[in-house]
Amino acid sequence: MPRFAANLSLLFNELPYLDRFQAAAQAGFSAVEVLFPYDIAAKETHRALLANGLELALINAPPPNYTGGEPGYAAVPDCTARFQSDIRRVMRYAEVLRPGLIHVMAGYAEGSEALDCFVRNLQWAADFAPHQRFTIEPLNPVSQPGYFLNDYGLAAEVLVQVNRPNLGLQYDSFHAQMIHGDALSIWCRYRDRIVHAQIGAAPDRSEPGRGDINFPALFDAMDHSGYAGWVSAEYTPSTSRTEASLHWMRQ
Ligand SMILES: O=C(O)[C@@H](O)C(=O)CO
Ligand SMILES: [Mg+2]
Repeated sequence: MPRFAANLSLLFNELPYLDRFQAAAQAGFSAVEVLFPYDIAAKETHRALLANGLELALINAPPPNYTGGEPGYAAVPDCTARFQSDIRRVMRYAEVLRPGLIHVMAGYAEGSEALDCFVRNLQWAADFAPHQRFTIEPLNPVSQPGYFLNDYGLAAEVLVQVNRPNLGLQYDSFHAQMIHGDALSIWCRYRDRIVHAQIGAAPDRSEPGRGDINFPALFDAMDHSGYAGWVSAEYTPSTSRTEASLHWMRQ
């Protein structure tokens, strides 16, 4: 069975932010991820992790698009100064929080100029923090219209061009299913590049067990491929309390 983590930006959302850590630990998770931990001082999140014996699997680099900002600037030409200041900021948080991975978001852009910009910026980030591991994640165009990184083939091409050992692919079953229509085959096809996984049903992004994805087959494929990274539950529970949506983890 894969090692499951809880995404505290979507799970346990019925609780105040700092209370979600204890709820995740009590539900049996030993790792969590937080997309945008920038609303409070890093030491407060750190304290909540320590108090509950939780590992921090991943954070996103700012800015906080869940509160209405842009979803990153890495592929946006002419925004390199902003991109670099965001990476410096996330590294200040990372010094305290020690996340296993940092997800760098591409932003709204298109075309070859954006691709060149994305590659250059990712190389800069990977070289700026060579001991930190980074990821990129394709997001589907229904949820994120205009987002540059909207295809797994494109992500694989970017990774080849960036060519840095501390940059890998973040797989998300929800986005993979929405983009390519078959989350399982995308896992198998891009497995060698995947360093982090997230799971959610499609098309409604609720818990595994609903919708079009065969999760038992996906978990088997993860196990058989020797994947040892975290598989983070990143979905909007269909139940009012997150705990009631966790049956997929216990089966
Ligand atoms: O899938 C998602 O939406 C997230 O993993 C993310 O990082 C976008 O903010
Ligand atoms: Mg995701």
